[in-house]
Amino acid sequence: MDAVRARGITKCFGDVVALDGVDLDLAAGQIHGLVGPNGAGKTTLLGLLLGLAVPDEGSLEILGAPVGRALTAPDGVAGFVDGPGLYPQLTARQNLAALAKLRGRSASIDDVLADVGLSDVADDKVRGFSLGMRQRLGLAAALLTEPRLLVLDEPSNGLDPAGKRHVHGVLTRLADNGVTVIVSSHRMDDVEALCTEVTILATGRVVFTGPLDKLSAENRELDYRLRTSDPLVAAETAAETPGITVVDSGELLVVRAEIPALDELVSRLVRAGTAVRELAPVVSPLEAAFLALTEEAAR
Ligand SMILES: Nc1ncnc2c1ncn2[C@@H]1O[C@H](COP(=O)(O)OP(=O)(O)OP(=O)(O)O)[C@@H](O)[C@H]1O
Repeated sequence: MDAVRARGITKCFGDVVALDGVDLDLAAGQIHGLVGPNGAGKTTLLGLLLGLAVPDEGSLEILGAPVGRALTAPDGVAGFVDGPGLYPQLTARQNLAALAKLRGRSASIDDVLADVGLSDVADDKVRGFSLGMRQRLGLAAALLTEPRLLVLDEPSNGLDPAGKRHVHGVLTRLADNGVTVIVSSHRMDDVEALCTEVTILATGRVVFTGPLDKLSAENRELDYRLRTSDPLVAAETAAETPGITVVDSGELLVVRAEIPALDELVSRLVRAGTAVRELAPVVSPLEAAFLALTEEAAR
């Protein structure tokens, strides 16, 4: 059973079409990234999954149950959009205790605080928490209900690199135990590190949905940065290699190519006795695909 099955979802706010015929399938135990430019409809879509709003058109099934017209959180779903809702005057532990009382069913408060790395500040008031600590507490609040679908709007916001790694570890463990996770993010490197599948939204429409490696395969020509022992020879060799376009021939050579042409260029450089000291995509495959697809949609 899919955790989410959405077909033809449309949601308008007055004249603004926030979602326009969106289809989405989330398999159980998957960590799915939701990306798109500002205003693409990510928060609106996540809000529908959390039961904060209902679609104007289309059908939505969550954890096997059709979503009706009532504004209620579907059973088994937890998370947040636009930052977690917390009581600043209460401590982290008191916030979670208040939520547990409201919701009835609950995991251990100490366990979820430990999961997100907040045990040491459990009895501190949330008023004094940094953005990253609030995000972690928001995740703890979601974990309290032991959800089968976790919906998180930019959960890495404000997290330092260690915090991000910690949260990624928590989400990966949940997914390994069959929990489905959907996260929105503006950070392509986070999505690449965490997710196996991604949906790209642009102006309310899905412009790509599927595995990350399929996305890279569909957008094969990328810009690569090449640092060598001899920039002049490198630029000349690149210009002579079939399938290579020289984008910039300064100290650092930038070429546009698919992988086979790039391999040929590296072999030719080695044969010419030129050492390759650095070779890397200028932007990641996901970021390149994101830019290409969203620019196309905007046009
Ligand atoms: N409550 C609302 N009232 C009116 N318009 C809204 C409302 N919520 C969203 N919109 C509009 O719907 C569109 C999609 O907004 P949404 O917040 O879902 O985008 P987003 O992809 O999450 O953007 P961001 O990356 O900036 O957070 C935007 O044009 C936004 O202005």
